[in-house]
Amino acid sequence: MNNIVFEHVVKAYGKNVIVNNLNMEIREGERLILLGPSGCGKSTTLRMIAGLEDITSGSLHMRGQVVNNVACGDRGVSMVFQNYALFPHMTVKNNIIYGLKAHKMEAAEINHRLEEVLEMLQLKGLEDRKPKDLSGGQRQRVALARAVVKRSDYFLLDEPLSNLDAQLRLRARKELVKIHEMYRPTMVYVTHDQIEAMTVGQRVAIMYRGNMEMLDTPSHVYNMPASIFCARFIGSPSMNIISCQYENGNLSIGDQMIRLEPMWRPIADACPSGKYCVGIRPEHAVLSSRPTETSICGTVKYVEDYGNRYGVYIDVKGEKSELIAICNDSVPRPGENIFINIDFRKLHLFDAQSEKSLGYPEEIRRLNAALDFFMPDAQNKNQKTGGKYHESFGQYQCV
Ligand SMILES: Nc1ncnc2c1ncn2[C@@H]1O[C@H](COP(=O)(O)OP(=O)(O)OP(=O)(O)O)[C@@H](O)[C@H]1O
Repeated sequence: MNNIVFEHVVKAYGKNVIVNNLNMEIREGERLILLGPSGCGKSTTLRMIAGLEDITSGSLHMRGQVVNNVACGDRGVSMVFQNYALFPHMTVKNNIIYGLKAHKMEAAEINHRLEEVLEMLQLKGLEDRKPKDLSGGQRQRVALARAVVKRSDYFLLDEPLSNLDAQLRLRARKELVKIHEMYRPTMVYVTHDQIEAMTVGQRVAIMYRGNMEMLDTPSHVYNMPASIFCARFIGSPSMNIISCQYENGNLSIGDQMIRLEPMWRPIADACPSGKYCVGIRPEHAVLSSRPTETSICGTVKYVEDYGNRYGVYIDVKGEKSELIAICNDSVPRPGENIFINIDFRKLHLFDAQSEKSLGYPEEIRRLNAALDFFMPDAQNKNQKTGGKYHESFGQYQCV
């Protein structure tokens, strides 16, 4: 089974701990994304899988075997680097088949695979060029071709699209998904770009300061973030986090009080009364000129025009931090008093100290499980999309 299991894996340089007690399983044939801010330890984690970094403690398993001391060349991995790492003196063709020749593969098989990959990645006609005579997008495709042609069990990619412009990135991520669907290697992909993570990944592992914060599907990461860090890292503009007080079914925000909906009571009542944080995504903060039983009021500070929608910044009454709401029409004016209606199906509650989620009501979990059925996964090949390209942006699905 071509899975990867991290068991209490630590990576440190001297006293500097880069990856801290990592435990996770990457399933056979899935596309798993390592996502997180710069310096959080993503590349180090990928390089440990590739065998390019020693493991300080813990064990790494591949195909059910501990591979801590197995050399890179014996792990059956192909890797694509951010800078492509092509041999500058070799032609495109020789760059691609270099690894196959090194493994003394028969010439007929080499040619067959070369033709297939040139066709697949639209590199026909460029075989005899050197890397310096290629565009950035073409170089990136050669780097992919060189990895794909090996048909390894494991396909590791470290920010492979970061040198491409926005248009090329969009095309390239579709190509990547198609390539993966063809051979179904176990794919681990490092990026700090949340859109790339959500659209390419079947599951996303969010890392922060060497720790694994969350590992789940894009829709779960977006709809049920495990911590304030995950909540704010995914989504743009970032989720509003407002401090609140909880007692006896009542949530106080600033000097306003709302009644927590019954579905949330088992979650909130399991925690002691006291300080918590409420999370509301800007796109879920519905503005109205009339109050409801579950709205809080504030004053519009200023409005940002995004072209297709507006960001409305609001001072919440009695609360220091401001809140941002997304509006498509009926944009309020600065100075206007406004009500923010809280939709309890879109609410998030976090512990103020640990900043971890308090969890989600059963009803919300069920709603999100239904979304997951829509997602293709390693076991359930594109079942709802008939094999056509399918992207998840976390909050919505694009087919
Ligand atoms: N050889 C090394 N010696 C000491 N520290 C290192 C070494 N290699 C990496 N680090 C440190 O480990 C931390 C994690 O690096 P890593 O490359 O894994 O981060 P990353 O999440 O991939 O970031 P980025 O997105 O910027 O590439 C960084 O603080 C980096 O400076």
